[in-house]
Amino acid sequence: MRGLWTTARVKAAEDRVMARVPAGSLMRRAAFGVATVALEVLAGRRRVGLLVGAGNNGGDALWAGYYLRRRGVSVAAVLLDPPRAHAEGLAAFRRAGGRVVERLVDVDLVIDGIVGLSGRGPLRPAAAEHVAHLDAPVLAVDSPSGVDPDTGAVDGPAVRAAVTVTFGCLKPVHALADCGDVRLVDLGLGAELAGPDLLELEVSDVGAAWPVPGPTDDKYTQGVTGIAAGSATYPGAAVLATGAAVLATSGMVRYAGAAAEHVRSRWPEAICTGSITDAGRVQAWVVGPGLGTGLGAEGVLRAVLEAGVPVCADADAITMLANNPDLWDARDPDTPLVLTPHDREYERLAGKVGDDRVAAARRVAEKFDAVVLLKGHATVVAGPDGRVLVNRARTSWAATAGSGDVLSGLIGALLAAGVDPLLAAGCAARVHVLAAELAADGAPIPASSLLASVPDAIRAVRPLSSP
Ligand SMILES: NC(=O)C1=CN([C@@H]2O[C@H](COP(=O)(O)OP(=O)(O)OC[C@H]3O[C@@H](n4cnc5c(N)ncnc54)[C@H](O)[C@@H]3O)[C@@H](O)[C@H]2O)[C@@H](O)CC1
Ligand SMILES: Nc1ncnc2c1ncn2[C@@H]1O[C@H](COP(=O)(O)OP(=O)(O)O)[C@@H](O)[C@H]1O
Ligand SMILES: [K+]
Repeated sequence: MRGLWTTARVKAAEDRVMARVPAGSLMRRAAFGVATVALEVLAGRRRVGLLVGAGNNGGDALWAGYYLRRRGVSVAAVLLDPPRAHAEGLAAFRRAGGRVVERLVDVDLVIDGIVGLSGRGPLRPAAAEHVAHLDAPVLAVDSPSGVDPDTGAVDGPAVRAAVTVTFGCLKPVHALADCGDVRLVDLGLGAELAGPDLLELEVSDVGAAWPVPGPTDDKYTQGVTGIAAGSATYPGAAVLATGAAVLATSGMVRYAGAAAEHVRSRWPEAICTGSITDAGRVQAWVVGPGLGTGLGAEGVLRAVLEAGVPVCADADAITMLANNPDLWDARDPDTPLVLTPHDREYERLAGKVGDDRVAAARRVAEKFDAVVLLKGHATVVAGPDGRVLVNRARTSWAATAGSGDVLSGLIGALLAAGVDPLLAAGCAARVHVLAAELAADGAPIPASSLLASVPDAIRAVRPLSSP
């Protein structure tokens, strides 16, 4: 797992390290790292432009310009706020033969030192004007300017980076927003940084957590997944959610609901019944996709919440819980619940998501004592214990009708197998993103194609040496 630390924590750690190392040494180390990556990106080309803001981020850029000059690179700098430009950095840059210019022209690479960890809000107009005219790739210092370093939110003009060089540790922006290729320069903060604020699962974490059958397993021992989804109007949601559970793990899937005939004809291996009361025992329920919100659906949701097994509540189940708070009373407080809202469903539960998606997911996780998976290009999974996993998609092909039904089926299968609910939601999100990528391969896909790629996505995360 990769840890991510919020800017307040990073600044505090940097201050403690700075108190015991020579003045300016951290900045020089950071800037040397920027120059090293810049040389790699330049691959022999020799013209660099700097966009230099008023703070230490601009100082890093100027010092990087100094190191690049020493390697014979031609470097020009635009100072966005000349009186506040980093004094030592600017002096070193000029000494090494760096030029201060009004505008960047004919450069092979731009170094964005406009604003870093203290940046808030979009680029100011003068910076935005320079950025709008760039035609060279951009290397962002610490984070792309105009993108909020703590939330990844973009609310106006911002830098689009091909590569970001960051220092000390990763910050939330590096997992929540597009920073291009992210490179980390060690500043020796390690001992000063306690546990991270957010975590990002790596492929190996997902592979290690994904349940596979062992020699002593049979179809019951691996956890039976129950799917309470679909309706006469929306049978497809039942077919997709059941299919995802069938493909995610071995063992057994039970379907209960009005789409039993549709599900049976598509997934003959699922045990299908028309009603939840006839469903038999399961180790986790998925409830909600395509279920409707009428009295019958409420009865199903109540039965699932009372069943005493982990539940993944999605789509109409979230809407019912938002509209009828009495339904919460059916829940066994000791049984894990995973809620998987998109932004509009979130709004029904707890008001607008806002710019800080991590804080939003945390609020609802705490309020309902549940794991909350907030969907989107960057999926945020928050646990009631304060742990947060983030998972950013590299493409947006999953933004297609029915893809959420697939996700809930994956989560349900992992819950039934006994995976920790936060990890279950995080691993499912990761495999879902990968399945979308593999299925799309550059062209739009229906959710059924995403579903068909689930086995390939699981193969891709599993350890190579495993059977
Ligand atoms: N603290 C340290 O030990 C180190 C800091 N380093 C660098 O220092 C940076 C942080 O520097 P600072 O705290 O001086 O602040 P920044 O350089 O991030 O920002 C400078 C100022 O820009 C203004 N600003 C805020 N949002 C803006 C926006 N959207 N558009 C334009 N201007 C805006 C604010 O007045 C802010 O104080 C890090 O990102 C990193 O690049 C590195 O040198 C490594 C060591
Ligand atoms: N822009 C995007 N990039 C990547 N994934 C996305 C994007 N928008 C939505 N998704 C993902 O697609 C799925 C959509 O789920 P949902 O909105 O519930 O759809 P449905 O109800 O039609 O099944 C979620 O997993 C979500 O994270
Ligand atoms: K920057």
